[in-house]
Amino acid sequence: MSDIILHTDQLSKTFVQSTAAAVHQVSLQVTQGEVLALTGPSGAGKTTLLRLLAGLMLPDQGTVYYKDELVNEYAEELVPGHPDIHLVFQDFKLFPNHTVAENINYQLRYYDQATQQQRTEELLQIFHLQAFAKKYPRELSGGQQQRVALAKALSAEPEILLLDEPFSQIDGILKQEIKQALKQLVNRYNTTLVFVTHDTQDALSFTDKVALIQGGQLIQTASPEDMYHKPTNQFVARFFGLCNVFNSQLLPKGFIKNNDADQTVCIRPEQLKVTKAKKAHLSGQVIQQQFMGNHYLLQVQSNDGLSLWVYSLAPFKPSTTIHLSITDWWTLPNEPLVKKK
Ligand SMILES: Nc1ncnc2c1ncn2[C@@H]1O[C@H](COP(=O)(O)OP(=O)(O)OP(=O)(O)O)[C@@H](O)[C@H]1O
Repeated sequence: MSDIILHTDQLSKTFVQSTAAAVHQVSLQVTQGEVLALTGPSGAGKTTLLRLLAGLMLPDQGTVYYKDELVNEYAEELVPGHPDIHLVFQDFKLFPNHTVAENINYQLRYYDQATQQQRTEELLQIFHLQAFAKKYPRELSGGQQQRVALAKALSAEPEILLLDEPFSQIDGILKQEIKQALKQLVNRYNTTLVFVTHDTQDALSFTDKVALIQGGQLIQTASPEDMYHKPTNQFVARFFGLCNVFNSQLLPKGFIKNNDADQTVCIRPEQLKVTKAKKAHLSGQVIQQQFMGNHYLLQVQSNDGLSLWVYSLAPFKPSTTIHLSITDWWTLPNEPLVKKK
């Protein structure tokens, strides 16, 4: 039996006031227990797609299925949305007149007292909320409210959970902990999680699959590793990190097979290593450097006229000549070279 829990076929939605589709012919499959990130630039259609997945909005064309059930129909209910698909909005929708503990406890109200208490306390602890248990949402910061919304959403061990920008107000070390806790909880409950994020690190760091949307269209769906290392085009390559993109004919002669053929080559900054002159494939001058904490980001102008991003553990002053070896690279479909981000 197929373990696909949620799938869309040729899903499209154009808002009345617009000419362009917010979501255009999106066909997507999500398997049971999977963690999927929907990512893309601002206005790409991520939130609209999430709302269509939850049955909160009627598509113009196409279908959404939850198991064997057509979700589209739920958009026309008095209270729209499929009852088993839980969506946490960007504005959290907490109960303002109930405490943090009561908000988390709400979905557990049909369980026995001991289970309610045990699960609420566990979630308060996991999401670092013990100190706020008796406070009201208005007394909390945005990040604290966001953690309450996550705890509340997970309290009922949902089969499927949709989150819109769940980490947007949580930062630093706490964000890493929250992401880890969320991953552990969804694994424990076998919850299928689909979340929207514009943050590429969040999209790559704890997901099984990433879907990149641009202009309402699904550009690529892949594992985080493949998304980063095997992008289908320059837009995808650049969306997930800095990338040196140029024509293969500009690379040192004989460096790649068929050097003379017209190929678009992508080299990530970490695929260029600062080395000794005799081992180098390229040499050039440092134009500028930025301190990034655990490394420096260098901008280098190669002697062959290439402008390159390079990571280095050591700082280099502007105008210093450095030598670089290429440790890896890949080719992209031939398309006009687009500008760096
Ligand atoms: N209710 C609406 N009425 C009209 N147009 C809308 C509506 N909601 C969204 N849009 C438009 O649809 C497109 C997709 O919007 P959507 O909010 O889905 O994008 P997004 O990728 O979630 O963006 P962001 O990351 O900025 O939140 C945008 O052009 C937006 O202006």
